[in-house]
Amino acid sequence: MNAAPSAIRFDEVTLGYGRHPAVHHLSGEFPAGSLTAVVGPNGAGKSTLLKGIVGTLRPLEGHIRLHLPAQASVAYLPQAAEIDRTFPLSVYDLVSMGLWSRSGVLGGIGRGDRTRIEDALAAVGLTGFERRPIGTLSGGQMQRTLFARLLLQDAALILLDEPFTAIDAKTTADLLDLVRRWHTESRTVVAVLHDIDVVRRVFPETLLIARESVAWGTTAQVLSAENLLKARQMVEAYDPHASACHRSAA
Ligand SMILES: Nc1ncnc2c1ncn2[C@@H]1O[C@H](COP(=O)(O)OP(=O)(O)OP(=O)(O)O)[C@@H](O)[C@H]1O
Repeated sequence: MNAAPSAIRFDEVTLGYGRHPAVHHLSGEFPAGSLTAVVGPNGAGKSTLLKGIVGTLRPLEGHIRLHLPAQASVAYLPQAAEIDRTFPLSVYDLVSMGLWSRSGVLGGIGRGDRTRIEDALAAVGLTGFERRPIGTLSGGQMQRTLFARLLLQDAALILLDEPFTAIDAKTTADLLDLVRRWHTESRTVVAVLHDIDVVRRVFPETLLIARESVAWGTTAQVLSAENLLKARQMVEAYDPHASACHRSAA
C-alpha cells in the first residue's frame, strides 16, 4: 500500500451527537499528500467525519491524530448551507481572511499580501469582483471566492465538504484544477463528494462510508457496484435513534 507517512490517523473512532453515534469504529489513515474522496449515501456521516478531523466535534471514543508540519494550518470548507452570506463582506475582505493564519486578525495587509490576494482572485477567475458584497454573488461565484481564500491559506491539509454541489460544469472544472494543483504540491486533500464520475476521474483514493467504513483504498477498488449497494443498504438499515454502539455493547 502507500508508503507515505499518515497526515490523519483514525484509531477506533466513534463520532456522534449527544450520546447518538453517527460514525462508528473508524480506523485507518489518510497518507500525507493523498487526494481522497469521502463518499456515501445521505446521512452516512461524511460531514461528521470532517468535523471530527477539524476538531469541532470530539470523538465519543477513539482518537484522531493529525501529523502535520509545524506551523502548517488546516483549511476547511464547510457545506454551502453552513456559510452565512448575509454578513456584510466584500469579495476582497472574504478572500483576504485566508491570510489570517499568518498575519493575525488585526495584522495589516502589505503590498505583497495585496498581490497575493489579486493572484488568488485571478486564479479563480474573479478579477474585477473585489468590491462586490458576497451576498450578491451567484452560487458558483461564491464558491470561487471561497476557493481563492483556500489558496491564500496555504494549508498542508485541505478539507472540502461537497464543494461542487449546485455548481455548474465550467466552475466545477476550474475548481477541480485547483484541487489537482494542491495534489501536485503534496498537500493532503480530503473532499466529501456525491458525483461518482468526478471521484473516478480525479480522486486516486476513496473512503466509502455508511455510518462505518465500507471500503477505503484505491478508488477503482472501493467504488465497485457491490460496495455501493452495501453502503446504501447499511444506511437504510441504520437506527438513527440508537443510543449506543452495538459493537461497544458486545
Ligand atoms: N448537529 C447534529 N445534531 C444531531 N445529529 C446530527 C447533527 N449533525 C448531523 N447529525 C446526524 O448525524 C448523521 C450523519 O450526518 P452527516 O451530516 O454527517 O451525514 P452526511 O453523510 O454528510 O449526509 P449528506 O450527504 O446528506 O450531507 C445523520 O443521521 C444526521 O442527522
